[in-house]
Parts: sequence; structure tokens; C-alpha cells
Amino acid sequence: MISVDIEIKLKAYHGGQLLKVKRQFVSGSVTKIWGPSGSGKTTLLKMIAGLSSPRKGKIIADEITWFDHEQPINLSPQKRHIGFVFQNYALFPNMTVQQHLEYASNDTGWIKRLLQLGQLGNFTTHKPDHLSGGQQQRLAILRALATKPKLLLMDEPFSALDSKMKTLLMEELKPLIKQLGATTIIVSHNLQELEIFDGEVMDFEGLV
Ligand SMILES: Nc1ncnc2c1ncn2[C@@H]1O[C@H](COP(=O)(O)OP(=O)(O)OP(=O)(O)O)[C@@H](O)[C@H]1O
Repeated sequence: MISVDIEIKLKAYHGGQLLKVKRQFVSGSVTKIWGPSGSGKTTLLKMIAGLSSPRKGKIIADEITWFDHEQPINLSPQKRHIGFVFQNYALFPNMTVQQHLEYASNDTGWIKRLLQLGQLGNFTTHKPDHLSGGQQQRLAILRALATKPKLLLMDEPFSALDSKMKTLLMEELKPLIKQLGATTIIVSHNLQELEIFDGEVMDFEGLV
């Protein structure tokens, strides 16, 4: 269970609005986050991942405090053991597909399975600038899964994929996430595309 009770002062949204999020994410569940552009969806993911700090509040994961502004405690992203798919992929320009995955995992069987999942088996020696946008996005997803994270945060993870690839990938991703037992939070502008995942919707409209 991840318990989030935080306040974030959004820097530019209508001149500095306060975003309050109080929510529990049940272990192994999928939550789909939807809301207007600029409402703070990415910012929330970054706060959970430890890449930015809330103004106030607490984040507790399985009884371990990740963030508490009073104590103060702020665990580094490395200690939170999260898989993060960034909206802009954040790939390493000098690493090949294979190196991206080996950087995150030394489980060769798992890497092979991920390459199959993302249909990147024929591109293992390619660096990001020799991959299409959709291939880059798939690599970002595979890299996030490589560490077998218990918490998977995905920010618009399917936006660059054609509908056939999207469906295929999601169909394979669903059992894989279940196998990992990963608590999953997916930000998407298109809730319909996430239909395959059973889970609650968290609506950001009206939160700020
Ligand atoms: N670390 C931060 N602390 C406070 N505010 C931030 C931080 N990072 C970004 N912001 C501001 O928060 C607002 C929301 O940005 P964010 O990227 O979270 O929106 P979003 O809902 O993900 O939007 P989109 O759907 O367009 O991706 C922006 O105005 C941005 O400037």
C-alpha cells in the first residue's frame, strides 16, 4: 500500500495553485490518472518517485516513510525502487537498447523476455537516435520494467504507438505487471485506451 497525503504548490498553473492529493494506492492495483494539461499529473508522479519534493505531507510505502516534511525524511529515488516511464522517455543517448536494459538488470532471461515484449529483439545494438519514436517509447517501458519494480509509474506511456502495437503491448503488459505484483499508476489523456487494465480512475479535474 502506498499512502500519499501531500500538498504541492504548482509553479505556474494559474499563477501558483495548490494541489492537494490524499490517496491510497493498494498493492498490486492499477490506477489511471486523467486530467487537464498542466493540472499536476506528472508532478505527482515525480513527487512519488522522489524526483521532486512536495511542500508538505507524507508518502508512506508499505510502512516505510519515503517522505515526511515534519521529520524531515526524503528517501532518494534509488531507495524507493520505482520503475518510471517518463513522458519524454529520458533515454541515455550513448547507450544501445541492450545496454539500457543491462544497466537496470543482470537477469538475462528477463531482459530477453522484455525485448520480446517490446519487439526490440532486432534492435539491441541501436542507440536511441536510431530508433523510431514508438521504439524509443517501448524501450522506456522495458527499462522501467527491467528492475522488476514494486511500483511502476508511467506518464503517457503509449502516446507514440500505433493502435495495433498499443493493443499488443498492453495485452502482454497486463499479465507481466500482475506477475511482478507491481502497484501501477498510469497517466493518460485517453482513458479508453487503458480499458484493458482493471483499475480505478483518479481524476485531476477540479483538484487544483
Ligand atoms: N517540481 C515542481 N514543483 C511545482 N510545480 C511544478 C513542478 N514541476 C512542474 N511544475 C508545474 O506544475 C504544473 C503542472 O505540470 P505537470 O507537468 O505536472 O502537468 P500535467 O498534468 O502532467 O500536464 P500534461 O497533461 O500537459 O503533461 C506546471 O505549471 C508546471 O510548471
